[in-house]
Amino acid sequence: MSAQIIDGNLLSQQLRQDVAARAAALTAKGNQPGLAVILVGADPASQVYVRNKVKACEDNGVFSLLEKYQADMTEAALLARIAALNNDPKIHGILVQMPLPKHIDPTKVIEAISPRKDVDGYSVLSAGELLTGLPGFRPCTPYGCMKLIESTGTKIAGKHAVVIGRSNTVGKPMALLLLQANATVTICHSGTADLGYHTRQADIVVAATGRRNTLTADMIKPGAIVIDVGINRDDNGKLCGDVDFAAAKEVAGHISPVPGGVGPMTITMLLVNTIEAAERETN
Ligand SMILES: Nc1nc(=O)c2c([nH]1)NC[C@@H]1CN(c3ccc(C(=O)N[C@@H](CCC(=O)O)C(=O)O)cc3)C=[N+]21
Repeated sequence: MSAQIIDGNLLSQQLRQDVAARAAALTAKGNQPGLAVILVGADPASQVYVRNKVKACEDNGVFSLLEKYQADMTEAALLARIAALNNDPKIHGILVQMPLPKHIDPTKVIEAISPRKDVDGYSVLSAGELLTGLPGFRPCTPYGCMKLIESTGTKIAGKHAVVIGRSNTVGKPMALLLLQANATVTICHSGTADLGYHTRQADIVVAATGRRNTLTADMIKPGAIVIDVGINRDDNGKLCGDVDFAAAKEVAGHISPVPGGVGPMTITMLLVNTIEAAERETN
């Protein structure tokens, strides 16, 4: 038996059609949605990601403003740019690419972004809205993972979901979204005594550790849904996730690949959040 591959590129393509239609409707009302993307420094991976984000905007009728700064940009200068973008009516979403250089405090930067423009969903307010079930921006990666899980047609309510990883950007919000969908949720992490014990009971596993081969075939319940958030390199320098994909796909029921799974969905949900931000500001 071989798992069904959850195609994040295909699902993205479908969801982006709706994004493009909503962007066109907003533009017709004189309020084209706009996203500002700020990159500080020249990390090669970050350069690829921001380019993909800007391209996705262009392809779907969303205005984008890419601002690149030298790694030695001061924190004060970055905060001043954010303040200006907060007051720019053409900009509905502001994304500051992480990680930032060490001399800049990411919390200060995130909290400087207007909550109405926090399309990454990284702010304390957005986190609180998710925790309490209030409407607000959901962090793009876990939001995209939910869409991938839903696309399998499997009912989430009552299922046992295991999230591996507890970061503020993926693991914790992922667990909250699954909980909101009425899954029974277990959060595993680097301090978990026996990871396989937990994952073998999971109907849904989301792997978000940033370590390749975190989840191997023997740790997966036959037929389970496996979502791979990892972005790693194998010994040949090839992009790979946290899951031993080749073996896991023989056990899982549905599995998302890397690349072509969560990555494109992260960008798609960024577009969705930007559209929502613009719709809120449109009469
Ligand atoms: N403020 C902020 N917001 C983010 O959303 C954010 C961030 N900082 N910092 C870094 C992570 C990472 N991230 C990715 C987005 C798309 C792909 C993506 O499109 N991946 C392609 C492959 C791209 C390639 O070839 O390298 C895929 O998986 O198919 C990957 C990673 C967003 N992040």
